[in-house]
Amino acid sequence: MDTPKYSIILPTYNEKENLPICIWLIEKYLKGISYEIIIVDDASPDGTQDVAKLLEKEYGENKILIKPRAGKLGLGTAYSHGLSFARGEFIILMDADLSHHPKFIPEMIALQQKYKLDIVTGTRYKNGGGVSGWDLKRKTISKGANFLAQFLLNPGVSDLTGSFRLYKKEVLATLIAESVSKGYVFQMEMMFRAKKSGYRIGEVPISFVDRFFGESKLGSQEIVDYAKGLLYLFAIVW
Ligand SMILES: Nc1nc2c(ncn2[C@@H]2O[C@H](COP(=O)(O)OP(=O)(O)O[C@H]3O[C@H](CO)[C@@H](O)[C@H](O)[C@@H]3O)[C@@H](O)[C@H]2O)c(=O)[nH]1
Repeated sequence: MDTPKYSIILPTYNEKENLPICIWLIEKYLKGISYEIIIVDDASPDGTQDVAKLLEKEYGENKILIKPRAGKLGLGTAYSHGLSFARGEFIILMDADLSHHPKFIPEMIALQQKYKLDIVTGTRYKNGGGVSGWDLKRKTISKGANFLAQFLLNPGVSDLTGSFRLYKKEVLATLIAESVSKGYVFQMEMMFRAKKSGYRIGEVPISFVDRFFGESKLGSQEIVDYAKGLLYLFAIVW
């Protein structure tokens, strides 16, 4: 097989039910597109890695790369770990829990190609994008976090906290090297830095669907870290 053009990085922590469906959907919607999937599993106690190994057997070692880590080290560093193994010219970051539907990937690719963009980000907050399945508390946290970030940083990107994105590989590598955040705030810092550096960014409306299996890893510590990260970025702006 030729070198894949797109590397899809899937960070996983306790996703044994979701992972096979996610990969099945990627395969279904990316027919005719050259890609690989890099699974970065942080020693999930539910046996996600065993499931990943079965998927690797089914789809082939050239398509599924398992790049585990010894413990739960957070989303931000999971992406940089995955990136270090990526062979694609473009990198797609997405959740493995079925919140991000692979059907949006061809739209992201088409937009990138049409305008020669550096980044295409999925947006839940513009032109028909949305969220379904979240309770009022989670909706408020997400909208509040996004609103606050828009207000303080004014970055010109409608969904700062989302994580369904396509990057040119070298752009992602540069942004990761510049970013200091480790947890959920990482997504916002990446977009903030991308805008500041003048990268060309496009947006594709997505519907984010809350996970059916398993649990979100967003806890109070992540919210505190988000607030700290936002203040840090605000300090850089001013
Ligand atoms: N390897 C690894 N994967 C992780 C870790 N924490 C979470 N993940 C994986 O990252 C994905 C998203 O994790 P969730 O914990 O389910 O995220 P969420 O609460 O639904 O949050 C989503 O929405 C946020 C914005 O509202 C996003 O900021 C976030 O990135 C994610 O897309 C899933 O595939 C999950 O298994 C970790 O420490 N390590």
